[in-house]
Amino acid sequence: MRSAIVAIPADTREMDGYVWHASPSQYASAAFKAADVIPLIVPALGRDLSGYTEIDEILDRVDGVMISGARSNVGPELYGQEPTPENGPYDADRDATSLPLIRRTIEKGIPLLAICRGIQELNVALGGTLATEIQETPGNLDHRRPEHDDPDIRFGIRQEIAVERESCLFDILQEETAQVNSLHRQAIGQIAPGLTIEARTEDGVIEAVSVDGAKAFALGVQWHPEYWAQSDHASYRLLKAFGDAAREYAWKKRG
Ligand SMILES: N[C@@H](CCC(=O)NCCCC(=O)O)C(=O)O
Repeated sequence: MRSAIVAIPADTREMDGYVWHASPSQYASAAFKAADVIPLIVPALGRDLSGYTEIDEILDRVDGVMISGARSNVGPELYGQEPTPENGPYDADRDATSLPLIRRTIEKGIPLLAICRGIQELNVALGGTLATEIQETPGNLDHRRPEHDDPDIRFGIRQEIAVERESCLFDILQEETAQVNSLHRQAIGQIAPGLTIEARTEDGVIEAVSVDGAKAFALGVQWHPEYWAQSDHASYRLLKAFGDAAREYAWKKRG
């Protein structure tokens, strides 16, 4: 029996004339099959929730939080910049849910794994900024997703990251380099106070961060370990470490 429950905040999507609270299956699937926890999708009702009261009621029922990737960008007004049509699409309902949820998850010492848009949300939630269209910066790699119908190609592993020797990520992977996938056009710009850089690609783009002094597992990664969690060793180790932290939290919570 799986002993831990992990919250995954949903995106909002318009489909078939309805607004849906939805999350790509790969996150729930990796949580269930690799982290070995029960995933629970949290609707993006942030703008209707009454601040931390209802966020706490959600967090009291879970043992971990996984922040997923998404094609939408974090609203630039949340880090002091202007929204533009070129910078979108945005998902204000997801931002209004996931940013307070991230802050409260860290305060309460609940394990946190933030993936792709998730690491960007983590940085903005703690006061950092995002750089956009990073492929246009001279000398940068193209971090955007390969345009292909086959998701195995879009999520193909194609970049190397250098992992800091003294880091949570190194403790998990036991390697100074790892091969990862890449599907983003933004990245951490100014790093938030309270985050430490744990890995970068060769062009200097921040690929992993940890939360300083975190009471539990609290990592953000710019790539997608969930996609290959059942076949790629490094991806599996990361999901497994997150699952272990959620189980430990669950055991302590239940005494
Ligand atoms: N706004 C971010 C989004 C990064 C992210 O989460 N990408 C996953 C999307 C997967 C896909 O494209 O299918 C950015 O672009 O930097």
